[in-house]
Amino acid sequence: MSPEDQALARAAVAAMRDELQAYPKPGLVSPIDSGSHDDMDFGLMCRSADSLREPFAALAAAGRAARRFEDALIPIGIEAERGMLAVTGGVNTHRGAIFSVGLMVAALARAQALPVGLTPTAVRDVLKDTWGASLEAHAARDGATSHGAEVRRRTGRDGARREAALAFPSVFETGVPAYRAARQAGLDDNAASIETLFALMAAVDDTTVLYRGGLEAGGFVRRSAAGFLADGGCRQDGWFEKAQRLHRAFVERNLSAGGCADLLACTLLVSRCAGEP
Ligand SMILES: CC(C)(COP(=O)(O)OP(=O)(O)OC[C@H]1O[C@@H](n2cnc3c(N)ncnc32)[C@H](O[C@H]2O[C@H](COP(=O)(O)OP(=O)(O)OP(=O)(O)O)[C@@H](O)[C@H]2O)[C@@H]1O)[C@@H](O)C(=O)NCCC(=O)NCCS
Ligand SMILES: Nc1ncnc2[nH]cnc12
Repeated sequence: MSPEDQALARAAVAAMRDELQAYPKPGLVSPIDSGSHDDMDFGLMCRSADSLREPFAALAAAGRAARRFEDALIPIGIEAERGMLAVTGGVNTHRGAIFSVGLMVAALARAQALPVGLTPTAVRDVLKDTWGASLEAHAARDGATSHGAEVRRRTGRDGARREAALAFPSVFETGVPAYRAARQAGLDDNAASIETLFALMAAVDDTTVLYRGGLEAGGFVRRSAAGFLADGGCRQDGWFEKAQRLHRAFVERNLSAGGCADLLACTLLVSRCAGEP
């Protein structure tokens, strides 16, 4: 694995750690508390993120060489899941992130290897051109026993696999523009990350929410996030206390948008490694 692969892996873990550090995130784990999660805390999630450095470097190397999703990327992802579960004692801290952030690392590496400027659009084009057909087949595959597959059967809503097959509209059409606008408006990194998380929560069908609370919970999450943004997001007076109140409301309902947290990490990674001037 090249120094460039190692650097991308470090950037990916740093983005995941920055997502973890951000506060207040409704229902999610942070250094302050474990939100709606009684089986994980901040320390466990940091160890889980750190365990992904090697697999992410391997995904960068495979991506740089445009290796196939089925033969190369999936086996590295499955091995990464195994490593994560060993570190967490069987708790699913980052299954979604291994998939979403992992694909983003592979695409960033491939884009670095091409004679095009490294922009979010170039990274998205790599996802479509190099692995689009395989990701579509992965999304269409039935019979999985995952929570996401069960949500799809129960509600008809798609999750991580469809998001990837569409080359991550949430990251490229919602997250990256929201983060850029928040930074340009002068928000610091924490506030910009929280505002971006709310933008993702307002836009995404998160199967972790739908699994725990069904469509009613999904509607609650999207409405809460859209309302926060309509009131001015993290640019309104008292935004921090307002976000803390939402955090408590999510904990009361045992809700947490883990998929959106992963997509925030993807957004931070792409914005930092392929940010447009
Ligand atoms: C493609 C796979 C990720 C499988 O996907 P599928 O949807 O079939 O399976 P799930 O096991 O349900 O995992 C999906 C995880 O993706 C995150 N997510 C949810 N919605 C979306 C969305 N709309 N877009 C993107 N990502 C989304 C989410 O992950 C996060 O939440 C998890 C923690 O939630 P929590 O509620 O605590 O935990 P649970 O255990 O689910 O339930 P409880 O019992 O506690 O209530 C955590 O994983 C976060 O990261 C979903 O969980 C994939 O596994 C796959 O194909 N893998 C192959 C290997 C691989 O990765 N290959 C490619 C390498 S590039
Ligand atoms: N901060 C967080 N809390 C809970 N689940 C997550 N999955 C990814 N990041 C998370």
